[in-house]
Amino acid sequence: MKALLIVNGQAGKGKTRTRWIRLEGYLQTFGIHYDVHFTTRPKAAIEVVKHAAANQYTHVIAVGGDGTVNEVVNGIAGQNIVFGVLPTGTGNDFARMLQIPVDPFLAVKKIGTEVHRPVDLLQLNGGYVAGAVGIGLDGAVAEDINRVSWKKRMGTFGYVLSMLKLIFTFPPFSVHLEIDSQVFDFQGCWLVAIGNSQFYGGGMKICPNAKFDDGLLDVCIVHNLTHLQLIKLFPSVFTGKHILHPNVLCLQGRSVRIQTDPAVPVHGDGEILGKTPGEIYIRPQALHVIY
Ligand SMILES: Nc1ncnc2c1ncn2[C@@H]1O[C@H](COP(=O)(O)OP(=O)(O)OP(=O)(O)O)[C@@H](O)[C@H]1O
Repeated sequence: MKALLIVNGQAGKGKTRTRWIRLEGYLQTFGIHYDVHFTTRPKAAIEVVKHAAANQYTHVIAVGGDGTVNEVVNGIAGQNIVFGVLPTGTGNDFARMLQIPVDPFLAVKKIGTEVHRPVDLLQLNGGYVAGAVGIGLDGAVAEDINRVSWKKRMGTFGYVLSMLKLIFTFPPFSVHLEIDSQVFDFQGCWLVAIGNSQFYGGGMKICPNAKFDDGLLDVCIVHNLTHLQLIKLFPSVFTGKHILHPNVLCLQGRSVRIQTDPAVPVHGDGEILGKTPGEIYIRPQALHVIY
């Protein structure tokens, strides 16, 4: 094993750099050969890991949250590299998906085992998403928490506050969806979430039936609810029971084409990825992850 560790000091409300000192102490006890790279700016990690295999690395480990995971996964795509994560972010939904402890000091023990397994990825407009894509209200929340730094100040609670605020200002939209060969049209849509993972937003079970290795993407559509109904429904997303509501539709497929009117924000793994329209595909077993 020769590992390249990508450390995002900004992840987890800026606490990763100080935690890294202790984490490195644990890593050294495994006798692993590794190099460390500290990210210098958003998106820089993609370039750093692009030639990891050519530089004789067998493993790339992301030390950060879901944004760091997203960057590294996009950089190593197509290379013969095993991926690992030490979750030091705020939401850490990728680690939750794989049942890796969200405490990095527990997760670090997995790295030494080198046991890995294939995991599906989502492909959105050419780039990869490891966990989930959120369209509409969710995309607006991702924009909002990054803009006002709520996540930095309040962690996962920032998602909740932002969602509650935006429920009153975000206008519902109309959506045209093609899931494999089936066509769906909705008016008054609040959000469409597409999950490889059950989780997004720091533990919300938006697609509770999603499995990361079943070769399928899960689609959750929330539509035709009043503001009050949406606020009442919101707490049940933490248990996945929201899917029992008659205005929440859950579907599965291998590809999704989505058009909306008007264009609405899209996030992947919590990172802002522009606006609709979009095409999302499942890429079965596209990544090998230390488990
Ligand atoms: N050196 C850097 N300076 C500033 N931002 C950076 C740097 N390196 C990476 N980033 C950006 O930091 C952002 C936050 O990182 P990340 O998403 O990993 O942590 P988080 O937001 O705390 O966790 P989560 O996404 O799991 O809630 C990402 O958008 C990433 O692109």
